[in-house]
Amino acid sequence: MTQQDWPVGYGRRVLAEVDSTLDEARRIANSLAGPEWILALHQTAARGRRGRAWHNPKGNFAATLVLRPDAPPQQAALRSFVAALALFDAVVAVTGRASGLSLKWPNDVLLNGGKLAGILLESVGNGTGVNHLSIGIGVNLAEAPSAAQVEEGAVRPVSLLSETGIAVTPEDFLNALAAAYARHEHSFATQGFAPIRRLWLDRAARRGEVITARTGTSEQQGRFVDVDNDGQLVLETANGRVAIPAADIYF
Ligand SMILES: O=C(O)CCCC[C@@H]1SC[C@@H]2NC(=O)N[C@@H]21
Repeated sequence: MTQQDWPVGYGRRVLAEVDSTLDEARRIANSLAGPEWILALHQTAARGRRGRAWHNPKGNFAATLVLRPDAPPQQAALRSFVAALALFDAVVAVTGRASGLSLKWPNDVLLNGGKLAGILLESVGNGTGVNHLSIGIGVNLAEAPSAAQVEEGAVRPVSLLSETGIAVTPEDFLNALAAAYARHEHSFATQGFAPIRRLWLDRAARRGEVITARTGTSEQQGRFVDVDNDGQLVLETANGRVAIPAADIYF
């Protein structure tokens, strides 16, 4: 395993237990002088995307990065791609291999086709801007939920330990992730979304294949051809190209 230096300018706090690191982020955001990682060894009320519960057994990684981006909400939200790339690199750093890893739009990390990690972005606004942005990240380092604990049709959950035999502590994973995040954040801040988008697309799962995008009310099927400059999923459908801002993807 590579030893990573903690990135300059980023704070860190480690909590033995909390309701959710996203809730803790909301509580402390206004008191922070700079970006801060909050790592919890146990969460009692972890949440996932679309209001789902997030399975969070001991030994898995659960953290939130709190930022104060000086940007409109749409621009700030592109950091979900920054975080997904950082997660990808952190897994490579702790395992020494990239084989079997891919990214699923909008921001899941897959290992051998199963869901290894998820990201949930929450922001608190101040009119037209973002007061703070919280990037909540969960990684099944030690244990994946059973198929019965996730919704029907969802990608099967996997853990790093079960897929690779490699045991990584949440603290070691945070070191790798924080270093990787800082690198990609620097690129995003200085060069914008274009390089992030290119790297993300190079790692995308099922590009060129027909996939299904479901929102609460509708479903679209089409060939996954691109992610556009706003981070939207672009599908080639029977009715032409459509750009989808938010959905759940089914393979
Ligand atoms: O549904 C998903 O894929 C996103 C899961 C995000 C889980 C993480 S764990 C740390 C942070 N705290 C939470 O309550 N949720 C996120």
